Amino acid sequence: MVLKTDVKIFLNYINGEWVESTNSEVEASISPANRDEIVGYIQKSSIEDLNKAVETASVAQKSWRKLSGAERGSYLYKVADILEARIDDIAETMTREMGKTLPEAKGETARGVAILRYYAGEGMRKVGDVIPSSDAGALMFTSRVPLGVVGVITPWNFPVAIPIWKIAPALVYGNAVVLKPAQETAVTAAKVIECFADAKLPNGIINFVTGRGTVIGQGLIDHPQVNGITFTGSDEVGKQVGLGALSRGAKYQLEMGGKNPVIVAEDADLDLAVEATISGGLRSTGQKCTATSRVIVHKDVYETFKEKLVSKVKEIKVGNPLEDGVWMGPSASESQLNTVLSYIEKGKEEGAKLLVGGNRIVDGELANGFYVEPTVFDEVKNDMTIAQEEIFGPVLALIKVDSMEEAIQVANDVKFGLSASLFTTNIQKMLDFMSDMDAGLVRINAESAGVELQAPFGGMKQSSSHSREQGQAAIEFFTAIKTMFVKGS
Ligand SMILES: NC(=O)C1=CN([C@@H]2O[C@H](COP(=O)(O)OP(=O)(O)OC[C@H]3O[C@@H](n4cnc5c(N)ncnc54)[C@H](OP(=O)(O)O)[C@@H]3O)[C@@H](O)[C@H]2O)C=CC1
Ligand SMILES: O=C(O)CCC(=O)C(=O)O
Repeated sequence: MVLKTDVKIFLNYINGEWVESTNSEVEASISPANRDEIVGYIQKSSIEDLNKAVETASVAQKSWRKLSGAERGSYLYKVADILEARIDDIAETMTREMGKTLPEAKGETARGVAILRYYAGEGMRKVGDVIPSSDAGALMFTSRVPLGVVGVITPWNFPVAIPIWKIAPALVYGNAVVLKPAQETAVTAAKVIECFADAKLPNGIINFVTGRGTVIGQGLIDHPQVNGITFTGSDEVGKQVGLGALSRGAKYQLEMGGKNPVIVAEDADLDLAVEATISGGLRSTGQKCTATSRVIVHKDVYETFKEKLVSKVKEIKVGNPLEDGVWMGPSASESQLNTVLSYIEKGKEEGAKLLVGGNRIVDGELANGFYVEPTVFDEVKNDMTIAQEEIFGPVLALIKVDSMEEAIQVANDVKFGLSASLFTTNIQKMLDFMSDMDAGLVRINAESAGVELQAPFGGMKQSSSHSREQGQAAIEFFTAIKTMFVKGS
């Protein structure tokens, strides 16, 4: 490959040093807004690079775990300060590399700073309980201990927040980390790791290896010295991660897809519901696992809601995500664009009625990027493919129902259970929904996306491995419990 000389080459970070991959192969990370723009070159590493990272992490973790939680936390405070000082650069890189708008990218980077500070503080909190022993002369208590080396495999849709919400708790509880980010956003991830490197964490505690999922990701799954793997991404790969980890007794945590419903009851504030459906479904070009994709509307308000929704969707400005006033950027990659377009075709074939959008945008400069129109389908039945499978694009499916009972039954009739919203002014409906909706996040009069870093996050059914990330819940995955019994002789 002939490299453009004005484009930076990003390296792996192993044992406290920035290093080339042993095979010296790189690949280009391109901008989805303009396929001719190369955001940076990243290493296309081999398994030898990964093995080195894991070995180094394993050695370094032995001393890291001996530091106090407060000492480990103090490093995270330093990383947070450095990331905060670099918000503008990192957010711009994210926008260029994956296509979310600049305000969204800044918001995500600021969230990364807040997550680091939250987990820095965790270093000072309790890691065990005293449990009364049946022997009056003994002291029995629990303590949380680190797993050892944690492999972190992350997707491209939140290239700052997701790596940080996995790495920060892993580190503060005493683990060492090897991060394998999605290749599509590996430049942004490298800039995040630069913040850790510049905070001067001890060598080997955080390592970064870019390369193919099938090589580096699979290598993490298989490596006998990787004690835990935390993964966010597709359903298919998540299941491979879980099966591989289970087969050699490693701990694993999976966050996968969603097919998140919004229910609009007959007594809902329709303007609020329209605004939240658009924000939850179409921001970040619909590429959130918490994005709204099914809109289940009571028949009495269906036509009014539909009219309001369509008229607002038509106003959405799609364009270069770096430009002021642009509300929605491109899909993150050509393959993601093709996936979205193929689901739109499937929707039409199966008899759903296209109300707005449905096409790739090829006007002027946008022809060089991976842009798709915000799309709304009417007359969707719950057994259609677009009502069952995760699309990960700006596509909303409207489903009409006769009652609240039917709405909840339809909402639950998918294999996923990540997030769900209800719009209503009726307290009984709220209570029924909170009780009967099978989802890890249940939200009322608020959009389906929108995760708070201090609260547990994860899904039911096939959306996750039933574990939770973020907030205090993170300690469950990143540590093991030891029960201690002490008796004087
Ligand atoms: N829940 C969520 O937040 C996300 C869901 N998705 C869903 O997944 C679909 C496909 O997106 P895609 O990017 O392909 O998601 P993947 O699941 O393929 O990628 C997620 C991460 O897993 C890595 N990976 C890929 N193959 C393997 C493997 N065999 N072993 C270990 N790690 C692997 C990827 O690396 P690499 O990039 O190098 O291939 C990436 O780092 C989307 O359309 C969407 O439906 C996608 C992203 C996030
Ligand atoms: O909605 C959010 O903020 C988080 C979504 C998420 O975790 C994801 O899309 O992977």
